[in-house]
Order: sequence, then structure tokens, then C-alpha cells
Amino acid sequence: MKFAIPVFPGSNCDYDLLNALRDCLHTPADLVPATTTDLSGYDAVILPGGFSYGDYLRSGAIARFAPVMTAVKEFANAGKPVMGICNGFQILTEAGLLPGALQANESSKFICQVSPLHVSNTQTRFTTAYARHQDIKLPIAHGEGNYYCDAATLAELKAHNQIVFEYVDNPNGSVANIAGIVNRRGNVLGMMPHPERAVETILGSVDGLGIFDSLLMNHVQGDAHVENR
Ligand SMILES: NC(=O)CC[C@H](N)C(=O)O
Repeated sequence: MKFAIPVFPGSNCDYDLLNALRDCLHTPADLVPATTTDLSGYDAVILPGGFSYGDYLRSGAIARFAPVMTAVKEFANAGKPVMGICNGFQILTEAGLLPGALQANESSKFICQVSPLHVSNTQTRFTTAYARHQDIKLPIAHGEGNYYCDAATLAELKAHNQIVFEYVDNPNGSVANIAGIVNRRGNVLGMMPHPERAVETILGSVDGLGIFDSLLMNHVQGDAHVENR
């Protein structure tokens, strides 16, 4: 299973992700520039964290116009797995691949800490390696992680089991403690916590491995059994 990691001007978690995939998971992965228009050689795309285009206007608001995003949309529309971590999640909402938006944290402060989370849905292709309702700890590091959606969207997310990760202590004011969601089809995941920073004991947690293990396992088994239609 080969991963593409689009790199935007200002991405700063791209090498963490490359390390997680190549060195810890032993799976092929390439950094690809934001000008790339062809993702046909890849099985999955993960948008990394950072500050794309300086996060001017709003996080992800400029990145969504990068040429690679046209290819990412085609990739997602073909049902292939796409994931966005932190700034990647912000880009996915701005691009319309996931509902809702990420606002400034309620405290207006940048938050950098390890956060306890519930895995709320273990039936997605990103989370089958976790136990049902497993409690995990992942690092968070963001200024705009306060997930917002309107009441109708929240009802849709709940009705279709699209809330995948929830904060235990809601550090940023997110609606319904939301830390990560999938799209209705189940092939696009966005999450504010950083699983790629929790893949080795020396990092203090290996709780992020479950996401990458799930992707690899479900790719081998054929992703169709975890499609949410
Ligand atoms: N770690 C990150 O990706 C940071 C995300 C974003 N730029 C923010 O501060 O909200």
C-alpha cells in the first residue's frame, strides 16, 4: 500500500508522517508537492499538519486551491482513502470534503498537550484495529481546533455514525467534543490530534499506530467491507 503525503508551503508535520509510514510501518510513502496533479500511483493520501500558506485568511482557506486538491477530490470521489491530520483536517473542511469548520480555540490560545480521546467508531477503515470505545492518548498542537457545525449537520453526523474520535476533556470548545470525523461514505477522515506523533515508545505513546494498522489491514482485505453507504 503506497501513501502520498502532499506538502504545502508551511507543512511541518510531513516528515513526522513519512517517518511513521516508512520507518515504523515499513510501508512505501512519498512526499509530493502541492503542485502535483496526478495521484494515480498511490493507494492512500494523507494531508499533513502545519501552517499551509501561512494559514492566511483561515487555516486551509488558501491550500484548498492548490493543484493537488483537484487530484485529492478525484481520489476521494473514487472511494480511495484520504485522511487529513490537523492542518490537513482544516484543508479537508475548507475543500468541502468534510462537513463543518475549524474555528479558533475557545481560549484563543495555541494548545500543545497530550489529550485523552475516545475512539467512538471502530467500524471505519481507519479504526478497525482499535477496540470498541477504546480510550487512547494522542498529542494535539493547534490554534484553530475548535470544530463547529450547525445542529442539522451534527444530527447527520450522529445518524450516520460519522463521529470517530471524541475528546474526553474538550480542550478547544469543539461541538459535541468532536476530535475527528469521517465523510458519509467512510473513506475520508479528518482529525485534529496527531497519530503520526504517537507511533514509537520513545515518543511517549503508540496509540496512533491503530489508524495506520487499520488502513493497511483493510487495504489487504479489500476496503469495501468498511464502506459506509
Ligand atoms: N499542527 C497543526 O497542524 C497546526 C494546525 C493549524 N495551523 C492550527 O494552528 O490550528
